[in-house]
Amino acid sequence: MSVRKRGQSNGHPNGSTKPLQKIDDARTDPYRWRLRNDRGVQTWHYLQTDEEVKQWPITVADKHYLGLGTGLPELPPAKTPMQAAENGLKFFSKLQLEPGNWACEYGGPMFLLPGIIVTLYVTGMPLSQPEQTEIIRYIFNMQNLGDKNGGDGGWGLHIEADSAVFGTAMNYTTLRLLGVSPDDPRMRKARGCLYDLGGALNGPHWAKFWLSLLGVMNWEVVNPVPPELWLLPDWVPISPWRWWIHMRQVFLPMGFIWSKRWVYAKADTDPLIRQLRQELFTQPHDDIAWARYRNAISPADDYNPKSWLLNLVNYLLVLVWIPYLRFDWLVERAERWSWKLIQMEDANSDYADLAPVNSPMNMLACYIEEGPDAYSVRRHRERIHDFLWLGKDGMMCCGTNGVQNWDTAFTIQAMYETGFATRPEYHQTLLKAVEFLEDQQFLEHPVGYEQSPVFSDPPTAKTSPQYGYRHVRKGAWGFSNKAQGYTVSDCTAEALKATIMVQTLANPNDLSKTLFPVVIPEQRLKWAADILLTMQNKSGACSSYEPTRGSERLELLNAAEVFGRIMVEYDYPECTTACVTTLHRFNQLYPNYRAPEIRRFIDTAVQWIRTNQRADGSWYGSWGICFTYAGMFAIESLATQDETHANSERVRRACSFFLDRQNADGGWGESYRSCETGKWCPHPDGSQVVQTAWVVIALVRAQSPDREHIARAVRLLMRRQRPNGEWLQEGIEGVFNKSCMISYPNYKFIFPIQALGMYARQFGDAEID
Ligand SMILES: CC(C)=CCC[C@@H](C)[C@H]1CC[C@@]2(C)C3=C(CC[C@]12C)[C@@]1(C)CC[C@H](O)C(C)(C)[C@@H]1CC3
Repeated sequence: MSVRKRGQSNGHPNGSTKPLQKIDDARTDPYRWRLRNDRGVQTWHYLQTDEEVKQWPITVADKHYLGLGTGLPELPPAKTPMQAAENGLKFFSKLQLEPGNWACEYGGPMFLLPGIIVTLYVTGMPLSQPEQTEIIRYIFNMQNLGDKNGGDGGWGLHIEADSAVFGTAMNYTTLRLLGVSPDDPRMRKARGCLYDLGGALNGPHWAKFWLSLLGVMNWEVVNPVPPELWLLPDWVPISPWRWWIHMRQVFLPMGFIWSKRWVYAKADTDPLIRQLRQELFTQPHDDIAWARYRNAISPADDYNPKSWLLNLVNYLLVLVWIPYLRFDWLVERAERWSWKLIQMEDANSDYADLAPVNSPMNMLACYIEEGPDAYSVRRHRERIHDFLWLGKDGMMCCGTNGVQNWDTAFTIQAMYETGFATRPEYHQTLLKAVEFLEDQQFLEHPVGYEQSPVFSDPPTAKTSPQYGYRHVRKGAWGFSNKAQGYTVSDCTAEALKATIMVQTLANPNDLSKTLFPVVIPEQRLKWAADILLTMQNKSGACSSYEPTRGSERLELLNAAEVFGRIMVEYDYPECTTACVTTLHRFNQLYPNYRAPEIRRFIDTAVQWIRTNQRADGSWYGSWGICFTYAGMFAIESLATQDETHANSERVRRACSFFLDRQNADGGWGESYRSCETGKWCPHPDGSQVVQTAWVVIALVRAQSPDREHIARAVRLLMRRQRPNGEWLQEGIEGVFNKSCMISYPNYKFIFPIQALGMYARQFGDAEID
């Protein structure tokens, strides 16, 4: 391997606009890294020999991700919005990958790599040296140093967050497990930050879980994660099958491991673990009365304090249940059933699993149950690579195993909305993109659904333990790829919408014919619509992976401390809009297919969108930051009912909400603090390209007459465009669970292109100075 010393990459961490101080750090040779994309399964490879480098040339996309400069040419300067949109598309289309999709560094959360590295450490299955080198580089690059977030040397929950114990203790531990010396000045600084926050004992539940199984903490410090809950009958209102899928799928392996109080076998003899026992705490390790710190948490981590009820439950579990009532036969049954459910999750996703939190936990559960040589463990170990991404700041863990379907569906829609879809020079790009979606659609339900008592065709939202309480999926799309295998309401909707858009485009030379061949046949489009029809809540709205299965009161049992609104599925304007607008379009194409149900779906969903609007005209967004994101969607829903600025007071209020917050430079900028606080918070760095584009799209869809305001925003988008057509990374764009931000780097291409094109089509493509 060629590891060379070099100045640190000179960019900013993805999502942050603050430059970092220069640090001399070991790194690998960026020109030797390649992204492999095997039908949407994306992995990075470090080429060892010059021969390999010759055989596998670096691509424009690789160079773009690695921050090496794409070398793409300067384009004729754009004078009109449509020319700017086209320049943007010219650049972005060069980043399309061989299977037809787009990819990106899907970063932000700072608690994902630690879970992976701890798991690989305790199972003795380390990553390769180049990967380790790049992970070290990434974590240091994300450290709050210099003028980044106070520069205290710690890490936050996500890359733009202030330091807290979760991020600091876990990333410090990760660096140590990867061989970084505790005497490195950045490590000293990190320890100082950790001690100021009270040390690792002040970490949230998940930190205590990981550090206990590593043998640095003691299991007594971990609040109970009883797998017995899985034995509750399904009708019980708190049964885990009713929880939001991410929570129950993390709770599952966590409960299995907690139940066994499993600890890394060599913890007591491994010098590194013994050192960590000294480094992570403010008091001597041997003196710590672990049980006293179960509820200790630093204010910096305590975004969502535990409820009185949960505290009471924990108290009873620890003092009564565990010592007196946790009979062996019950434990045995709970662990057996959990293990079965873990196996179902692994089988349904070919060991990719739902996300990189439960994936390493499931790997560890397999290791505990089946030993290091089992196929399950080896397959998990391979799958870990699907989450790792090499960017200009080093190697990180993505929030999912990619953004394949999601970004591809939006790119297709942007090409359609701007009119580029009918231009011959983009025919190939578009066709490949739809072919990718075709390849990624799920064509089978979860294993076991068809043999279960709840089977029906068309399917319903009913579920059953027989197949792990999953939602149906035949005809659906997931967020990332087919391997991962989970239906998401809006991912299905946006992919279906994109497909219908392309397949219904008329041939400009012969309007009786379509421009594109049928890539996804009618039957499969109908399956997708069937899935959407299973996704509606009683309220009329849609959630993310499944309709809501439990009461919001379950939030009283939210034990994670660092996240809000995680226990059940909620109603989201974004997901609702995706389903409404897609079913609307589907109904135009197939007016006889399940028409009364679709009509009812749309009516109740749009009615929910109306009632979900706040008095100030805004909608709260849960997956993008924040009011600018949700407003764009909600207005799109209303537009399907021809509700516009001219005829709807509601739409006028939504437009005023935006216009009142336009910056002097013509753009909009909203901070992630909006998501945390539920109140509009301006972005500290001013206007943001992505949010400006979202608002332009919203105002155009609303048919706002305030042309001059919109033109000013369009000018800003044009000014920020580089001569090669690209836009540069600005602040972070996405969010989940109210408190954790996540990057969507392709949004800076997709939405400005769409906004510029939509503006030009609505108001004319006059020159803009
Ligand atoms: C707390 C835990 C388990 C953390 C792991 C991270 C996941 C929970 C996050 C990472 C990416 C994430 C934000 C995502 C979503 C849910 C939660 C995810 C999977 C969904 C699918 C929900 C619906 C949204 O409209 C949208 C499609 C944008 C996102 C995509 C990413």
